[in-house]
Amino acid sequence: MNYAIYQMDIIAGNPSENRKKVKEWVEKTMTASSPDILVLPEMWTTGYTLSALEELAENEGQDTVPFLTELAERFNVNIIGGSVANKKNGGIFNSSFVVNRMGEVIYEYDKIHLVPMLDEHLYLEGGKKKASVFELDGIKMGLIICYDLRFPELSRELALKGAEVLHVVAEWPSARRVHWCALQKARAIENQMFVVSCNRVGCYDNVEFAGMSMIIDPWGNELSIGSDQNEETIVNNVSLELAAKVRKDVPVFSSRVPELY
Ligand SMILES: NC(=O)CCC(=O)C(=O)O
Repeated sequence: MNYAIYQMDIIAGNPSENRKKVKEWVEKTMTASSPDILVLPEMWTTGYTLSALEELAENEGQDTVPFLTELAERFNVNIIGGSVANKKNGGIFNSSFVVNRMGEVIYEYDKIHLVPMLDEHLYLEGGKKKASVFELDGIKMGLIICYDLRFPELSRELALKGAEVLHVVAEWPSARRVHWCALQKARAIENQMFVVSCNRVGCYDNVEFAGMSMIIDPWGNELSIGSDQNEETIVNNVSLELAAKVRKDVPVFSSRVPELY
């Protein structure tokens, strides 16, 4: 399973320019190589322009869904569509869409844990739906959004539901870079699954973002890591047999005693 991750610098408050950037990146990436899955960052259409989201957020994915499904079908590629500000049910949600090679939306997720350090809870609604796993090319996977990474129960639940790859789409600030790196590695090791993350770079409103998008294997090795500053594409192959081998060698899941904790 070949990945290409877009560690993107987002243009604040400008969905059409960001869509143009993503379209050009997909066209370039799919011409240069043939990845199976593309990954975008959190809130990639607007950035964290929270006070402008009443105006900038889209309605029920009406801009992002046709945009992503057209690209997925045209290039026969799966897309983990980062997340976007999305109006529905009378609120604004931080929503992610996953699209398969046929151009079908196969999973939607609304970020459950809103990040107080960026005031997200003052402007957005937290997701109310239970997170679940989805399948791309026959592989079970999960998806969380940025601050969700701090809640190990969520990733564990996805692992228990069969996920072998966990995607983390993010706008994680440089100020907490140490946590970004350590928590991803912890989630990979404790759940014995691949962690594939896409974080943005650049600055908005005096916040600098950490980049360092990663692919970590179920043993905790970093297979690829982006720089902490530059817009770039991170690529690597994820070979799923390793998750099964690590789960056999260190049988954490069969050693659990959940009734005692
Ligand atoms: N966009 C986010 O959720 C940022 C999370 C963060 O800054 C942190 O957990 O620290």
